[in-house]
Amino acid sequence: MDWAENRVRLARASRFYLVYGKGLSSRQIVDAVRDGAHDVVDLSENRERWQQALESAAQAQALWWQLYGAQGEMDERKLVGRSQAMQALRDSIQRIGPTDATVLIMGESGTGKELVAESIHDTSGRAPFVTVNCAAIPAELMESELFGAEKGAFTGAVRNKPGLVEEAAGGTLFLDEIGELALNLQPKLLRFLETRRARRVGSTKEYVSEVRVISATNRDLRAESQKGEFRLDLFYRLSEVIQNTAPLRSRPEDIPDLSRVFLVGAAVRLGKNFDSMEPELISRMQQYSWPGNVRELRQNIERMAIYYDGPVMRSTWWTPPLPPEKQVTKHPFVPQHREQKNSADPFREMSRNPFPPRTLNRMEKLEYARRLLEESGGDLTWTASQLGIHPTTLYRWRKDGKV
Ligand SMILES: Nc1ncnc2c1ncn2[C@@H]1O[C@H](COP(=O)(O)OP(=O)(O)OP(=O)(O)O)[C@@H](O)[C@H]1O
Repeated sequence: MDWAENRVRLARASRFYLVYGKGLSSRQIVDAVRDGAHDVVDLSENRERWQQALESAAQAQALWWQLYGAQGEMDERKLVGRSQAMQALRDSIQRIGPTDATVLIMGESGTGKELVAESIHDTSGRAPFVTVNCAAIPAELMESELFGAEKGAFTGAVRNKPGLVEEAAGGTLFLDEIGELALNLQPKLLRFLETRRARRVGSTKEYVSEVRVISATNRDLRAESQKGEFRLDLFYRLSEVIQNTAPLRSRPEDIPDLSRVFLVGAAVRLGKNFDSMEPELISRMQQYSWPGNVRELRQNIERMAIYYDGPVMRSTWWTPPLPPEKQVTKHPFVPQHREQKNSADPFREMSRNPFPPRTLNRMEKLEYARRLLEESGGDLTWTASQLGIHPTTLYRWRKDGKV
């Protein structure tokens, strides 16, 4: 392999290393950094380090190619999935991307709404892409964040501050969780959408900003608008095109591709050698309902990759959480889950015993603790008693993010 030629590709594939030497333009470096590379190695300075970086990047690339072919089509930040719903979604993105239509993306949490917004933007030829999370910005600051503020407009406005709609000029403004936008701000956003004009807080001068607006919600905004909980006229303005994202349970055929991408991503990030999953694991995952959708799938795979070692991800490492109605929240000394017979699931088997077998290694113990915590609705005392450890140990594990 000609390393010099493959440098940028390797760097991008690994997302870990940006390796550069002679012949790489600063533009390529900037692009690779933007794509996620976060270690810069200079060939001229340290040969050994350079070799190490190349080896890690090459391993990652080899793994990627082995699984997905040389095109590198599968990317954690691209929409993955071959179900009909995903194909229709991609087709729709290609159609609506290049138009100026406002798009409202509706779907359950974790179904990929933000990814869809980015894909629409990517096909639009616009720049930049500016995201505003309406749930994350306090209501009293939202107007100045969105539309800007003049110096002295309120305590704390110590200088003129452009609004996010100004920063997004020429590009796309993505309003995530739009259902959380305060009612008193809704007429202002509506006016902006109708005229593309706005005014900074504390200013009398209007400015114009040509932005394309995409928004997303996991609430039923149509129903809420009809009940007067969200302005109906704003709903119509935001939704020239409505794009729905399908829940994962309705497209289990996407699970193999999605899990492979997440597995490889996790392996590369953690520096582990995972390269496949037991077919039994995939088919069990396809039977689970995934209330947290693709995000939940990703988190489950990443968690297994953290706790266990490869190269094969095993079916026995994974137990779907019990549905909420079966979870025990109060004094769960005889929890329902112990009554269930499911011998395929070692953790459930174990949870019939008052204490887990001594043979559990540390990793398994942490996984077991996590599972018991889930099933008991977070009851630290009971879970600790099941594990035979002191509750403060469990509390510490939890604080350290181990369970
Ligand atoms: N089709 C997909 N292909 C690859 N990754 C996906 C896909 N759908 C979702 N994801 C991943 O799942 C996670 C959740 O996706 P995203 O944040 O876009 O969901 P969302 O619908 O916007 O969720 P929320 O409503 O909670 O904000 C992200 O890590 C995203 O990369």
